[in-house]
Amino acid sequence: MPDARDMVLDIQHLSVEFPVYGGAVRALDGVTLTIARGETVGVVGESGCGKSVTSLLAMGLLPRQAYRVRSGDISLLGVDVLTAPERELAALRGNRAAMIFQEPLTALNPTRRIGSQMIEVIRRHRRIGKIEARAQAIHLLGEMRVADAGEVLRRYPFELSGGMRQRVLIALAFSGDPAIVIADEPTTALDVTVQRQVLTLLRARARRSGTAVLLITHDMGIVSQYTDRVYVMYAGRVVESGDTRGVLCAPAHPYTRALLGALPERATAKASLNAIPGSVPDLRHPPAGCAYAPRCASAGPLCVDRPPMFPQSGAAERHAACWLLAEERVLA
Ligand SMILES: Nc1ncnc2c1ncn2[C@@H]1O[C@H](COP(=O)(O)OP(=O)(O)OP(=O)(O)O)[C@@H](O)[C@H]1O
Repeated sequence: MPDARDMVLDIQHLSVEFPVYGGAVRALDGVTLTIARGETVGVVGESGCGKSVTSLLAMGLLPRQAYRVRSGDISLLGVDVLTAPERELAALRGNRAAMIFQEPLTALNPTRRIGSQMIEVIRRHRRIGKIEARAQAIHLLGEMRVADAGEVLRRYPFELSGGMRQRVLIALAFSGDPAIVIADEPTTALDVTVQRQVLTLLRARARRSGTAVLLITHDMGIVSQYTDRVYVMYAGRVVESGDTRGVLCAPAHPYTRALLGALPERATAKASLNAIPGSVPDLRHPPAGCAYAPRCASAGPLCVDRPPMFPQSGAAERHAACWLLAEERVLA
């Protein structure tokens, strides 16, 4: 476990719900997630498991009137995100904490050239003139291996390819010298080759500056290639966490195993992708016991109770919320 002093993001026991007509959606249920300086940490799970809500809450980007916190804390670079004034959060965002979204077209202003948008953001971080800021923009694009940076600055967002737009956004995310970048499905809209290029550039850039990255994805292939540690989420809960290699080579939770079985290279011609039988629970009526039990081939009588995160024997940093682990410990 990383040293507490090195922690850039520290989420503890976070339970959050959205009030909806006739009840509430329990989007997060006891989520604990930490990232230390310089780490790249993945959050993986199917659609609706709470990945985006976690990342948006971590950045203080959800309007406070939209949700209720039932329990827990979020500390981002030492700032208590759930109670800090919006002014303080806004100062943190874009400087020491930056976010990269899935669709760069919505993050960029379509009516303004890339250059003027980059210069504006750079000048928000540093008191420099336009000419110096333009040179800085070219430098940042160079770090993203954009060869003809001067030309890119003259273009409008729609004139660039999706991969190039995402490189621009990553360059911008790093312009404030952040300690942490949260990337929410940053390459989902791109084809596989471009995905790899962009993620490789992101990782290299983060490593050079010792920036921590929280990489949100539904893709285990991306987790395996680009993260040091991983949190597997299911129905608003963390069900497994640990070093990526350990989790992927010897997954402890049946849900993690099912997600890995859905990887393209492991799927047989007959088995379709994402073929985990059953569907995710309705979070307006969250299950009392293990949320995965209704879809789990290994479910037994114990699973009517909610499993805590059990440490895995022989792997201090690995945990999984499955009663099978408790049984293994008793039998061992
Ligand atoms: N404003 C909201 N009001 C009500 N429910 C919400 C709201 N925002 C999110 N939710 C619910 O919270 C749960 C978690 O959503 P979230 O967007 O974090 O999932 P996700 O894992 O990021 O999925 P995806 O991969 O599809 O983006 C879902 O059940 C979603 O319907």
